[in-house]
Amino acid sequence: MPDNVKWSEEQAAAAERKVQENSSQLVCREKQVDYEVNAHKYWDDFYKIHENGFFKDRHWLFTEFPELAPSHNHLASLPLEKQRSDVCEDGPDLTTEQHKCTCTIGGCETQVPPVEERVTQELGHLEIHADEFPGSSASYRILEVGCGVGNTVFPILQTNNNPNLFVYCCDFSATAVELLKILPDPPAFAFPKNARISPLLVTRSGFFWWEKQYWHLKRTNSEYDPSRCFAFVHDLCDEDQSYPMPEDSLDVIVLIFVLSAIVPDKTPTRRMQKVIIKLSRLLRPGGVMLLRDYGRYDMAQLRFKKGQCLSGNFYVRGDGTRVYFFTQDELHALFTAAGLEKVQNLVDRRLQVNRGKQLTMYRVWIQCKYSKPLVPVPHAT
Ligand SMILES: C[S@@+](CC[C@H](N)C(=O)[O-])C[C@H]1O[C@@H](n2cnc3c(N)ncnc32)[C@H](O)[C@@H]1O
Repeated sequence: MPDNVKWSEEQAAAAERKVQENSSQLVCREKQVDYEVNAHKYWDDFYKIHENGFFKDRHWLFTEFPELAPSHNHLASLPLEKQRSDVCEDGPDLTTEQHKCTCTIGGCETQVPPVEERVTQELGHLEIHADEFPGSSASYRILEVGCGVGNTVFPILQTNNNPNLFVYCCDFSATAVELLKILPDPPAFAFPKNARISPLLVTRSGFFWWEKQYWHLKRTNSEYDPSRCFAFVHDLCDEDQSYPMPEDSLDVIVLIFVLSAIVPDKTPTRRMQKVIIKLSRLLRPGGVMLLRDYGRYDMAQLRFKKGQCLSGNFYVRGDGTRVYFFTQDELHALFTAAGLEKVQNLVDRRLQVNRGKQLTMYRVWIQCKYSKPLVPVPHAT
């Protein structure tokens, strides 16, 4: 798969025509409000269906963002070709078709409080003091926002063996955060042999449902080590919610395919801008924000059908989750308005060939690194 392919003028014009066509009919106002108000519920449903099986672990992170692996020497032993091919395969392909499934989870009764309640209960006990907060004794702190089920966090914890590292991660999907903390794949047919099972439950789906509950209750993810990691439910757009660490305390903030899920900044709410400003306050001077996200005319954008467009370059997938497609300039404006300085802002364009359908399409991702200046510059509030 060739990297960073250049587009001819005709290709760019053809992509523009497709976007004009699929944007010619917008989703009605009522549905737009529903997608906004219930955004976390649509992502909850997504994770109930896919659990940890959708996004691949992003091991390419360390070649693109060495800040995540201060001791990343082992990568030097990998052939360069292998390092690059990992990058090709790992971008999420959130196509409409893949997101069109419906939720089939049954509403069975259980003694365990709902996921959201449990995670909130845990957070409720937290009081944040300037020198006593989760990870306060660490000397290198990374926060991933919109972490999903941990496909970025776990590679960081596995790869970065710095004993002074602490990783925070959050998502507004309580289901995702809960999945991140448990082992999501129970071994097949692992229900204990001596368990008493009511004949009423021995229907095929009943058996599997109970087996799953058993493992969810009994097991925690051994990779989720609370001495190195803290996961919490947090809506980036909720201006009243605070983060469990003080300002100027983080070395790195990671945003992987998450900003694109937020209402674009052209709207009066200026959601994205507020998110970046709030996050930038958490960075210590010299700290960096790392982003990889969808770029304008990515194949996922061109595949949308008429009637799925919410506003310019912002779409809703078949499962109710939303996605925006950025330009480099838009991201630059967001970061610099938050007082950050550009270290990197690049487009990664890759050709994808579907030989069966004789189709060539392009993945377009944008990758950014912006740092907080050592001497603060005034910025928007
Ligand atoms: C495309 S997924 C990427 C997940 C993860 N970063 C990864 O690379 O596997 C987008 C994630 O952003 C989360 N998300 C979307 N809007 C959010 C918000 N306002 N606050 C917190 N998380 C959000 C979703 O729940 C979802 O887990």
